[in-house]
Amino acid sequence: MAEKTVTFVTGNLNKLREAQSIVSRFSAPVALVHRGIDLDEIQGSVDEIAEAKCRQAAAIIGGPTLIEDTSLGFRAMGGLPGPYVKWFMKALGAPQLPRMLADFDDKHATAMCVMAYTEGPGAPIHVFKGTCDGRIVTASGPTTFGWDCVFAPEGQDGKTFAEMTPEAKNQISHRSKAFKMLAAFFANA
Ligand SMILES: O=c1[nH]c(=O)c2ncn([C@@H]3O[C@H](COP(=O)(O)OP(=O)(O)OP(=O)(O)O)[C@@H](O)[C@H]3O)c2[nH]1
Ligand SMILES: [Mg+2]
Repeated sequence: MAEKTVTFVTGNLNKLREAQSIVSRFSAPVALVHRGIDLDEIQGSVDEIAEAKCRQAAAIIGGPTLIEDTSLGFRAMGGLPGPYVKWFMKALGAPQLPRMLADFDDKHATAMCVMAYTEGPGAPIHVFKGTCDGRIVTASGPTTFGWDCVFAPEGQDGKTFAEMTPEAKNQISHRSKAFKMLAAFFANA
């Protein structure tokens, strides 16, 4: 199978690092090229947000284009902040996020990676969603990447993503699940 070159458009170098590590273990030969472009993030459903980012990115790239939008939804808050978590992070900082749930017993949260891929401008946009369930906990571990220090995925003895090795996070993460769907799509194309 010929190697496929896909441009991954993201302004987030932590996402890029994880994506490159996940893709390097793909059986389908895919090469990721990075472009750091600040894409518009509209207000809408997670699908609408990802599709709009992909459309805008593909118009600039002019070939196979991949983007992703990551959300973190709190069950006690009906799924909010969801795709808008970035703005809460900017305003509060990750270690303060647990205070949003201080009055709720339910600390359940779902991390979701919504990936959108197109062969180019005007071509169909394919959306793949990977989720990981967990709990919002007091910050623990490095604060290098987003809300990793306050998200403890299920089945990891209460460890936060930030306390896990990159390999262990990639085994179970929302991002790796979305990439697995993308790999299956390429394998069947
Ligand atoms: O702890 C984390 N573990 C993750 O696995 C993860 N993935 C994303 N994020 C953060 O959640 C917001 C998503 O917003 P987002 O999808 O719009 O990303 P972004 O604006 O940083 O980049 P991009 O839109 O250029 O790709 C941003 O604050 C990201 O830092 C994560 N935090
Ligand atoms: Mg963004």
